[in-house]
Amino acid sequence: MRLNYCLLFAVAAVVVLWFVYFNYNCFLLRSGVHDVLESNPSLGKKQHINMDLHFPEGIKYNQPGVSNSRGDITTLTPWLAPIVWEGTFDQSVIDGIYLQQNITVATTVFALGKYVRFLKEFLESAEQHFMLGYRVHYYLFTDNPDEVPTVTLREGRQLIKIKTVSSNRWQEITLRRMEMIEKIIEERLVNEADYIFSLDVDTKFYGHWGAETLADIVAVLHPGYFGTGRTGFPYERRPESVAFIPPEDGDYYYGGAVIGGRIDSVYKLAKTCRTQLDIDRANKIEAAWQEESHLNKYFLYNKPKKVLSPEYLWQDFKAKTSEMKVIRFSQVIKNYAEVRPNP
Ligand SMILES: CC(=O)N[C@H]1[C@@H](OP(=O)(O)OP(=O)(O)OC[C@H]2O[C@@H](n3ccc(=O)[nH]c3=O)[C@H](O)[C@@H]2O)O[C@H](CO)[C@H](O)[C@@H]1O
Ligand SMILES: [Mn+2]
Repeated sequence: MRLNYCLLFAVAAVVVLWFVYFNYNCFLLRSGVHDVLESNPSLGKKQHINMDLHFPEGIKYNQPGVSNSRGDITTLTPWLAPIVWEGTFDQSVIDGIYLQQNITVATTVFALGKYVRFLKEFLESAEQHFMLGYRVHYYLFTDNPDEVPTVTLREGRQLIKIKTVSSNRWQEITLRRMEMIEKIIEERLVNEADYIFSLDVDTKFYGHWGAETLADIVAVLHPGYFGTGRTGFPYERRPESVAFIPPEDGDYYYGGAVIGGRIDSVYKLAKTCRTQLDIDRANKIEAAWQEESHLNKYFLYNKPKKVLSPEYLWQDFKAKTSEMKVIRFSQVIKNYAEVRPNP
C-alpha cells in the first residue's frame, strides 16, 4: 500500500515538474529569450535564417504593373540587382514579407571627437523614419559616452554605447570602422541581430527608410558621382594600393556612408576590407578615400545584391534633381576644418 502511495507521489511530481518546464519554455519562446540563450550559431548557419519571402494572407495591395514603373532611371544593375528608387516597391508588400520575420536590425554609428554633436539629429530623425516597426539596436561607438544626448526611442529599439579610443587623424577614424564592425559582428551581432547597417553620423533622415533596403549585401550610389563616367570616379588609381581600380573598370561609385546586409555577408565585407587596409598600411600607402576606396574595390568583384539610389544618401548642399522624388537620408553641411581633428 505504502509503495503505491510512493509511486503515485513520484508520478505526480514528474507531471508537475514537466508542466513547470513546459510553461517556462513557452515563456522563453514568447519573450524571445531563446534567441539570446542559444549557443553562438556559427556565421555560416546564420545565412539560412529567414531567407524565404513568405507573404501572409489577407493583405491588400496593388497588382504589379507589366511595364517599367520608372522610365527616367535604371532600376536594375547589369547583374540584375534592384536599384531601389521611389516607385519601384510597394511598402505594404515589403512589410507583409519582412514584419513577420521578427528581425533585428543592428545599426553601427561612430561618433568620435567632435562628431558627437551630430548624434542628436541623427538619432531623432532615425526614430522618425528609419526601419519603423522593426527592432533596431543602435551600437554607438564613441570616446565620449557622457556627451551622448538622451533621445527617446520607440518601443523595441535600444542604444548600446561602446567606449572607443579616438584618433588624431580623421582618416584613421573612418577607415577603422571596418575592423570595429568586423569585431562587433564576431563578438555580439552574430547572436543579437539579423541585418546590419553601418551609417555615417553626420547625416539626417528626411523620409521613409524601411525594409525595402534589406538584402544579403547592400551598397548605396554616392550622390556626387551618380551619372559620372567611370574614368571620373575617385577610385584609388595607384597600382601600389590593394584598392586600385584601372580606368577601364567600374560599375558605380558607392558611398562609404551606407553599408548594409545580412550579418554574415557584411562580416565578410568588413573582414576583407580590413585585411586590405592592413596590407596597404604595411606598404605605407593610404587609399584616396580610405575604406570607401576599399569598399568600391570589394563591390567591383563581389557585386551587391541590392543597390540603394541616392535617395538613401544625398547631400544637404545639393539641389534636388528631377529623378529624386524623395530624399530619405542626407549628409548635413559641416565645417570640415572645425569638426575634424586634422585637415
Ligand atoms: C557620403 C560618404 O559616402 N561619405 C564618406 C566620405 O567622406 P565624409 O566627409 O562623409 O567622411 P566623414 O568625415 O563623415 O567621416 C566618416 C564617419 O566617420 C566618423 N568620424 C569621422 C571623423 C571624426 O572626427 N569623428 C568621427 O566619428 C563619423 O561617423 C563620420 O560620419 O569618405 C569617408 C572616407 O574617407 C567615408 O567613407 C564616408 O562615409
Ligand atoms: Mn560623412
